[in-house]
Amino acid sequence: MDIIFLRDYKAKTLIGIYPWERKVAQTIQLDLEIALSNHNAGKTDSIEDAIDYALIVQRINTILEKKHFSLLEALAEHIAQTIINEFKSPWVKVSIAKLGIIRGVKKVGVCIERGTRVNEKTK
Ligand SMILES: Nc1nc2c(c(=O)[nH]1)N=C([C@H](O)[C@@H](O)CO)CN2
Repeated sequence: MDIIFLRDYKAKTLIGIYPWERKVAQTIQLDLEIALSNHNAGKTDSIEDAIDYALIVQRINTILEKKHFSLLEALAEHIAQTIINEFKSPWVKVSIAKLGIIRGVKKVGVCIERGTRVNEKTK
């Protein structure tokens, strides 16, 4: 399975269960793995056969600006469904962490997988 990954993607958004978190934007760190539905991009060298990762970053930035969730779980779910539905990826893994929000903990967050991994060997 071919995968596009984005690591250590940091962005600000309003997120959290407490009233102050509705007013003060926090930095979150995203790590994404996005499966490709076809394996042709390496052969054709054409962006038409790939998922354009720049468009994914643009789309996630819009989500972070416009939508405000209480839970990291809800943001991760929204991002996962957006990538599957709009970019036609068969499988995604979305990790989202808050940085330094809990004393003594460097990062805390969630990691979800959605969709189906396509393994050539088991086809
Ligand atoms: N499972 C979760 N637990 C908590 C979350 C969350 O998003 N998922 N969020 C908070 C607060 O917003 C926290 O980030 C501030 O201390 C607490 N627990």
